[in-house]
Amino acid sequence: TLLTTSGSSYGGNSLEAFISHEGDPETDQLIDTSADRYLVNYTDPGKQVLVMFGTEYGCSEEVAKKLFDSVASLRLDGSGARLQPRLVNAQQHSAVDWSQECVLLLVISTSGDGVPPTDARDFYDWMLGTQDVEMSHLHYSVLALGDSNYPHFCRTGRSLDKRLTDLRATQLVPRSDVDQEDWSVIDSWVDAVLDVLPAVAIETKLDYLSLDAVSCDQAYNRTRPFMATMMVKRNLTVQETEEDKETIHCEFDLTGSGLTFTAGDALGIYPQNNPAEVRAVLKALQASGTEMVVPPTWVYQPQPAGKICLEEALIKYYDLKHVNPELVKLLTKHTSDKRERIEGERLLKDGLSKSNIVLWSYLQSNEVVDVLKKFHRAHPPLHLLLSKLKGLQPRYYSIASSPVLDPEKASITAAVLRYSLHGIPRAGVTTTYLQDRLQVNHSCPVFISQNPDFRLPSNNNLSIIMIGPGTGIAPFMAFIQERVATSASGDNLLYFGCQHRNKDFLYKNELETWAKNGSLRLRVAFSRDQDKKVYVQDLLRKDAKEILRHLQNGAHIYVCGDARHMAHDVHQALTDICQEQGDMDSEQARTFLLELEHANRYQKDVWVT
Ligand SMILES: Cc1cc2nc3c(=O)[nH]c(=O)nc-3n(C[C@H](O)[C@H](O)[C@H](O)COP(=O)(O)O)c2cc1C
Repeated sequence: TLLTTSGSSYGGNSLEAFISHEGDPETDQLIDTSADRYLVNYTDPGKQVLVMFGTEYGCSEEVAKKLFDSVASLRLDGSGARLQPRLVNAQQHSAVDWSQECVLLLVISTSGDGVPPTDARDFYDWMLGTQDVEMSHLHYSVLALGDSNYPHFCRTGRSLDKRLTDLRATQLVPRSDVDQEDWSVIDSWVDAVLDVLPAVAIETKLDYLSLDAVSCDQAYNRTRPFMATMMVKRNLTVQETEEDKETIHCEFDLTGSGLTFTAGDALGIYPQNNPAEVRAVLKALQASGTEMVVPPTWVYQPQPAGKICLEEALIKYYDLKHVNPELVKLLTKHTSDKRERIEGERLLKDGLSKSNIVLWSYLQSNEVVDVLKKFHRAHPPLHLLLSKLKGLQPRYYSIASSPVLDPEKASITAAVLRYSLHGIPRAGVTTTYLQDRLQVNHSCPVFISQNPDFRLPSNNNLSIIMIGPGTGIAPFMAFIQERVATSASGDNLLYFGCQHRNKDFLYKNELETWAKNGSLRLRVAFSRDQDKKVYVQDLLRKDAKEILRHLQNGAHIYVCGDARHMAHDVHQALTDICQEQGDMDSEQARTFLLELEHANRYQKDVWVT
């Protein structure tokens, strides 16, 4: 396996570094590890391979970069010649001349409610709409990233795969569908691609792709975040016991960034790990933290100019919560202790894939520090150990303020996560970073993540129905502010839910003020203030007549928050309302709601927690 796990290769500013492929000294080689090695213009004719990615949260890009490295280091039989991979974001698809391409390796995720990543939408629409593009000369394979908890699992990759076949392109290896970044599936697909690539008859030609056309613009974005100052931080909840919710409101200053956003968009935030947790990891590693290491490939800009100390690398770039199964494999291999080895072998007996329940239930209930402690007699070389850690990802928060009121301020609503594992208190990374460590007037890296499927109606006369319990309220704060500021004449109906009126009624004052002055019709379900639990869907059922009347009169309906339970229960309530109040049978109710969705009048911003 050339490409192993999240973080399997490592980069930095040195032009050349020695990358060791563990356990396979034959493949050791000198390759360029600088982060900008992905932007290449080959000056000599060669056999080109197009590696294209479409990503919302960065995972597909990470996979595509590793795939690029693996293709770059593949030796063609006998001659020792190399292939010439090029990495292109689907956003830049119009720079590609498809008649010139021989091989397409497409890595693409599914986002939102089964739609392509925002930047890949144009490519997707073009691909599915294109009538007259000749693809019969193209060899391709698709790696579809997704999460089977969502109803439209890997839909984008699946449709593109089918479309390419319909356009008579030849499948190199069958598409693989990746469930929640299962690296064993990713690795198998990459291995299969690498196996067949040398046998494909790729024409040798001069690279025509210009770097200007394929590199993304210079604006601030996920790979080049803006350092935004946190101007305000306040608690939205009252905590009397440890069980009580802790939710905060933060405001970031975007002045000078040139970043623009629309109500419905999200703010991406790069967090930092808790230094105390990093110290625990260093202790388990028997490291001081001053060891100098090469920063990983996924560092955001500006990149460190050379090596950085281990402590900084762990604070900024590595995920210490989610354990990569490759870490267990590495530690098992390097332990000097027989009991640790036997325990590792027990965990690994059925392989690394998600079907190994013993291993995955262990990984789900342990963090990096726990695994290091369990295998405390294992001392693999540090760079190998780091290569088996996952990258610390940015987190996304729906923006809770309207740019119409203030285009340079982005507010967010965050529920602070604290829990206990193996008797030790633990904490979520980003929310405790914001609450406990990032001080007001200090800054952190941010960017805007567009959400074009979650938008106010352009016609201000239309009513809107918003359903957002808990932190699902966030985008609706932006919506309501904007509707008030633009004197929208349509009704604004909000269904909010929380546990207790006096504890976690988020934005209580603002919402009640709007309700009092007639800007908002507010319905709140306090689930635990009485014996019988009440949720937003119960309030919807109570207002059945009014809900249906609004929907029949052109209202837009929005759901934000938990996808697994809440969005499902709300959908069921809406179906029942259509049947009971609208005199529809179940099929008619289903079609009615589906048509609302297709008309962009039933929009969801939901996530699986
Ligand atoms: C808000 C949200 C919506 C998602 N919707 C879907 C979906 O409809 N279908 C699916 O298969 N996966 C869905 N996913 C899972 C992503 O596709 C998966 O996390 C993937 O690894 C992300 O890859 P990326 O970082 O390249 O975008 C969703 C994830 C999020 C956070």
